[in-house]
Amino acid sequence: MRNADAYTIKHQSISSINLMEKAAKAFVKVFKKEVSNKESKISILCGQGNNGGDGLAIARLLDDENYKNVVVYLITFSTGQSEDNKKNIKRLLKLKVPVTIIKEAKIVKNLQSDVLIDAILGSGLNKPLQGDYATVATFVNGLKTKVISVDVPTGFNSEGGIAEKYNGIKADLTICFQRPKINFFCPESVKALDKFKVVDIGLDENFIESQKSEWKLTTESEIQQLLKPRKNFSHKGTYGHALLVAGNNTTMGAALLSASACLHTGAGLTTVCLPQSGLTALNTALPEVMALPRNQYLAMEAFDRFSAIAVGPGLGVEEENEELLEKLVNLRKPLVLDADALTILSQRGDLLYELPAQSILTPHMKEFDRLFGEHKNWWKRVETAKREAIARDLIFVLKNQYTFVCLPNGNVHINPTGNPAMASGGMGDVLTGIITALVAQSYSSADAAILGTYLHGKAGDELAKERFTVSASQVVLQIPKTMKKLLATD
Ligand SMILES: NC(=O)C1=CN([C@@H]2O[C@H](COP(=O)(O)OP(=O)(O)OC[C@H]3O[C@@H](n4cnc5c(N)ncnc54)[C@H](O)[C@@H]3O)[C@@H](O)[C@H]2O)[C@@H](O)CC1
Ligand SMILES: Nc1ncnc2c1ncn2[C@@H]1O[C@H](COP(=O)(O)OP(=O)(O)O)[C@@H](O)[C@H]1O
Repeated sequence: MRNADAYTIKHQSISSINLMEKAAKAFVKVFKKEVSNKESKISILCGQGNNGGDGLAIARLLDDENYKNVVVYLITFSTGQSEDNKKNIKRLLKLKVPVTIIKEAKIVKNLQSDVLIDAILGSGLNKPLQGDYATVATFVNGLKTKVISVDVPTGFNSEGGIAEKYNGIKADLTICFQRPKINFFCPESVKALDKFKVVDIGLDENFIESQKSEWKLTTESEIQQLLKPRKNFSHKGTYGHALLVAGNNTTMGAALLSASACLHTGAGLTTVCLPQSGLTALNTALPEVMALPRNQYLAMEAFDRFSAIAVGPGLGVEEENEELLEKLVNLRKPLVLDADALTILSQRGDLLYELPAQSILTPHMKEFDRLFGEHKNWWKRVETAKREAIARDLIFVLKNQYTFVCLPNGNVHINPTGNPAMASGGMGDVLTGIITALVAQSYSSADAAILGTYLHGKAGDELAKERFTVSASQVVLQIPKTMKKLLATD
């Protein structure tokens, strides 16, 4: 972002001070919606760098907007002040906005305000908070005030893992410039922010896009380009035959959910390889889906007719399932591996390292750590997934609110869709069914993982607009509508 900053200043003949002004304006535009009462008591804490400079410009713009009770506090614990910070101080001092210099942290402890704007330290943070900075953060967190941070909460690392003992400011909202910080997508970010909004400050988008980065935030337009419409004169044979090896006596629902998701995502044919005990349930619940009973001997050739094979949802970890998994691995065709298949793999390192290239693994955090050992934080977990994806030509769908899809080319696609209303059992089984249907329809493994994860979360988002909770079965039924809408707006 710093490079984008410099590039924009050079190539768009915009000065850094004007860029700061644009950033402040973009912040204020969102702020006005969040805090519409012009009588609100607003304290702005400004540091000595450009983040502080933004805060000073924001103070001036809020005064312009007739916010009547804006007070600025200048934190001056360090030596030095950025040039644009100095310029904005001069501009601000021409107005009647009160400015107080803070030399000691304790003044912050008793700040009385409705809203506090945190512009102390931004993306220039280069070490954990110490001394007075850390004390200010503790005091701010102790105030019963709504906190809105500029670009990033003070003390929050933009990239590279969030400290176990985070000691920075906890913001209710962070209004972030141009691009979200990667660490916002790690679950540990809840220590630092409740939510974030990204605002466009006019940095050169072409330049940003041209920069090499392994991090890709999936966008709706990319998904629309990936999604293939149904073809004229097509028939069930056109869209592949998916097999789901899933279900056990007490977990047959997992097989039904993933099969239903597969069917609704458009696989031409769907078969479930399940125990005899599940046949009645399958035939009753999903008459469109075929069965391959697991009680009979299954020769390798029994799997030849399938264009995509998933294994794991509700499978069970019994010896016969381990043998079946081994057989599937030996087919040497890419697999989709979830749930119990991952648990078996965590005890069978030999099989894990023999997985066919381009297989897709869909672990949640615990499943991932069972495979590769405990990780201290999500950053480290994603690092491992990236490394393993590259080394073994595998695709990892590391599931969470923001799912990280790690590809063999080293790229990590962050999925922006999905919401906490979806946090209930069976949701992962549905994701497996969706991804398998896409592989069956000849999407590459990478595209199936990216597209499937997006569709799954998007369907959940659409449902959550009018529901407190969203069940896995509801997501299944929503999927065809979500797909249709995405194509319609193309
Ligand atoms: N392209 C962009 O992203 C733009 C960024 N702007 C703002 O500029 C900010 C970055 O500004 P700066 O690079 O001046 O950095 P900051 O304002 O974040 O920090 C400035 C100073 O803090 C010191 N510092 C770092 N870590 C510290 C710590 N733990 N304790 C004490 N001091 C510490 C640094 O040595 C530096 O001198 C962004 O967060 C954003 O608010 C905007 O003004 C305009 C455009
Ligand atoms: N808070 C959340 N926000 C977005 N998606 C969520 C959230 N909680 C769960 N999910 C999604 O639900 C799925 C849960 O998968 P998993 O834990 O394997 O469920 P199960 O084993 O019950 O089927 C994942 O795709 C995950 O991304």
